[in-house]
Amino acid sequence: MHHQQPQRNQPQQHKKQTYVMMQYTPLATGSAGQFDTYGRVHQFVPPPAIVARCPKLTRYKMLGFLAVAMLSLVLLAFTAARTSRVGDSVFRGDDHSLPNRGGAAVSPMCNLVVQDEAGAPGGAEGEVVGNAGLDGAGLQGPGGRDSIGTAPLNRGQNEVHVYPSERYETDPSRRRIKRFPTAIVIGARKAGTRAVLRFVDLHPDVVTSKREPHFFDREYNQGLEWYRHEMPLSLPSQITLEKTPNYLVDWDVPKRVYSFNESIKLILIVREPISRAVSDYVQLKERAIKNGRAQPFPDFEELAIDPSTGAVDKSYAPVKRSLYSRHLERWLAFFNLSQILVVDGDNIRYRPWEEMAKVEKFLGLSHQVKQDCFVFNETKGFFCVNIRDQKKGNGATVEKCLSESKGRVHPPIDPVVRSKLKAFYRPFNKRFFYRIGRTFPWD
Ligand SMILES: Nc1ncnc2c1ncn2[C@@H]1O[C@H](COP(=O)(O)OS(=O)(=O)O)[C@@H](OP(=O)(O)O)[C@H]1O
Repeated sequence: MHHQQPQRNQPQQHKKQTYVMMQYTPLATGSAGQFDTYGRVHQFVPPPAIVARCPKLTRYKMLGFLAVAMLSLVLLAFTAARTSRVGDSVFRGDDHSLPNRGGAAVSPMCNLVVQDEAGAPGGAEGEVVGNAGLDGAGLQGPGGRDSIGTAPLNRGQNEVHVYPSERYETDPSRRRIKRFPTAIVIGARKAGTRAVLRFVDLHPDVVTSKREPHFFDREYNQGLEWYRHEMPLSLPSQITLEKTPNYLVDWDVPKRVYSFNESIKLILIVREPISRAVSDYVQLKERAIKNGRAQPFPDFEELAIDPSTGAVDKSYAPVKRSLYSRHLERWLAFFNLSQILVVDGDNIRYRPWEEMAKVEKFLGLSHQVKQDCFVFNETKGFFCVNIRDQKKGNGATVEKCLSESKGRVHPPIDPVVRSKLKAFYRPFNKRFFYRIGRTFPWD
């Protein structure tokens, strides 16, 4: 949208001027008008003195001129309104079509800034927004990685200070330390877990681990000190979050997390079960082909349906991982539902700001990650974040999208197989809705 510069009344230079000078008067909201550089609406009103001095401009000519001007302004306002409503439509299922073809809405109003690697405003380069975990040489301190072992964490032990050398190298101000997470995104895989972590990471009071630490499922024997090392540095005012989607489905994890911190907050992101399963399949296929393991790779239908019975094969991992009720029940054996926030992964795609408001509230954070921090990227077909880049200054913003591996194209699914899957998931979905006390439009 181009804002037009308002012209101010100028003193008359030449007596024989025949053109009309423009005077702009601020209008009440809703009236047709023209935008100035500050986004205020102004109305065109020809100054009576000038009309009087221009005999050629009859009243009819003036009215005609006014009508054309008003029409152009109405058209301009209409275009502006369309652009700013990006993402207002609700999209469901596997639809990879673009919600907006009228151009991406870039709002200059988002107050969030690119954070540096340790969670402080400053500016990180590259694709990743926010806080990268610190890995690599120079971080291993005396005492080794297993200094805490696998013992459960005691109350108040959540802040383990880094070794002096490490602290010196990574944070000269010595205010930032590596803290255990106070909230974990436990899944589900392919439900939008990276998007949620990336978006919440925009919040100035949040730091997130860049990698999935897989501590409670794969690396448990490494000990808690190893886990803490996986976390980014944070200020006392900041909370730490990590995500490992496999936690949701691993049998040992709920108990281990409970013994780590029984009052931890858990975030569960769910997506319509069939599209989640297909997304899972597409990822496995891509990996297998990349590793030269399977060419050609079987179709989704061949794997999701048992050829001997013609029924859904619930032992197929992508199918099984969408059985949310089953997985959640194992977590509910240890944690209260009030400790678990269920996020709508489909809405994360189409109206991410709505889900982010819920995440912020659940984590006890102020509301910062608002609609104006998102911009729809037409090439990618997803929302990306558009935030201030302090490095560049002058109110410059930078657009950051999730990586290429997010938003893969799904194959079309045989309608017969789809309806079998729908029927298969229905009772599990029902049970899941009952457990969480809300429903999703998955039928
Ligand atoms: N803003 C934005 N950008 C890109 N992708 C987005 C976004 N919001 C949600 N999604 C959806 O996230 C899906 C990937 O989910 P995960 O991040 O949980 O995958 S993973 O388990 O970590 O591999 C990914 O699934 P696929 O589309 O099937 O690839 C996306 O649909």
